[in-house]
Amino acid sequence: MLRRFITDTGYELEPISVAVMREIDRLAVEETGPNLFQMMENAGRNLAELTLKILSGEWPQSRILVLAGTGGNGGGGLCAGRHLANRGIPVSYCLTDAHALSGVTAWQLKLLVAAGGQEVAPGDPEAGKADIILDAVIGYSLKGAPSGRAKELIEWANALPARKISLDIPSGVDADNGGSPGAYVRADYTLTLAWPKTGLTPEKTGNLWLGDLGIPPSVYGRAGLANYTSPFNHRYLIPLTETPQV
Ligand SMILES: NC(=O)C1=CN([C@@H]2O[C@H](COP(=O)(O)OP(=O)(O)OC[C@H]3O[C@@H](n4cnc5c(N)ncnc54)[C@H](O)[C@@H]3O)[C@@H](O)[C@H]2O)[C@@H](O)CC1
Ligand SMILES: [K+]
Repeated sequence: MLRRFITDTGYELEPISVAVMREIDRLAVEETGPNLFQMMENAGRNLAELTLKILSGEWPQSRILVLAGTGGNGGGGLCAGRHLANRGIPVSYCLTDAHALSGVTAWQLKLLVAAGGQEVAPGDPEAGKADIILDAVIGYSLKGAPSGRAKELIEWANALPARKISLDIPSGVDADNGGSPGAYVRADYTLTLAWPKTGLTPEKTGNLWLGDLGIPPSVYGRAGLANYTSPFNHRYLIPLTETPQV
């Protein structure tokens, strides 16, 4: 069945596969820009802004826990954590593997540490009192059922009362088909990046938002998304709902 999303201004978006999303990212990173540093910064900045929007007036008294993997998804989560820590919000973070961070993700970690982010172990009782958990463990590069530390962090998050905001896709959910081969984060919100993917189903994403990564319109067309026009208008974050199935 043809699934479509619609913005609050009535703009309809047909979701794309991970392969098309990867090609959009590749063309941007390798040819037109934004490069990976810039895209990850845009992703994380959007995630920080959505977090502040969700917390609204309580943000100065809120505590944040960032769960980050070693890839691009992790980098976006660590970036969001830094923007929140910059505002004096206590931010703790837990990594799946501190020794395997990709270069850009390691750079975002350096920034979070410079802004006062505190590393915690999985299950840390203080960190468990967070008001918001940023789920940046796994994005669209999920390979099979989450295992090891990633699985541990997903299960820890699900056992905590904090509201969960997943970056791009709830960790453990397949961004193509929406399936979950194993553990996955029970997201209250999902901020998906650039364009919605076919694996985003409302029952797993919670409230769905779309964040702008600053990718030039021509890139979408070259990757196979015909007739692209920006859905963002004057904003960088827009809410998406699924159109009722006709
Ligand atoms: N690559 C790019 O050009 C961009 C990537 N972005 C973000 O990065 C994500 C894609 O980044 P990557 O391709 O680096 O990969 P991801 O960050 O999606 O996932 C890689 C991480 O997940 C872990 N992982 C995957 N399957 C696992 C399993 N079954 N059990 C345990 N761990 C598992 C890997 O060990 C690694 O830590 C996107 O979803 C998006 O959030 C965006 O910032 C835009 C730009
Ligand atoms: K995620």
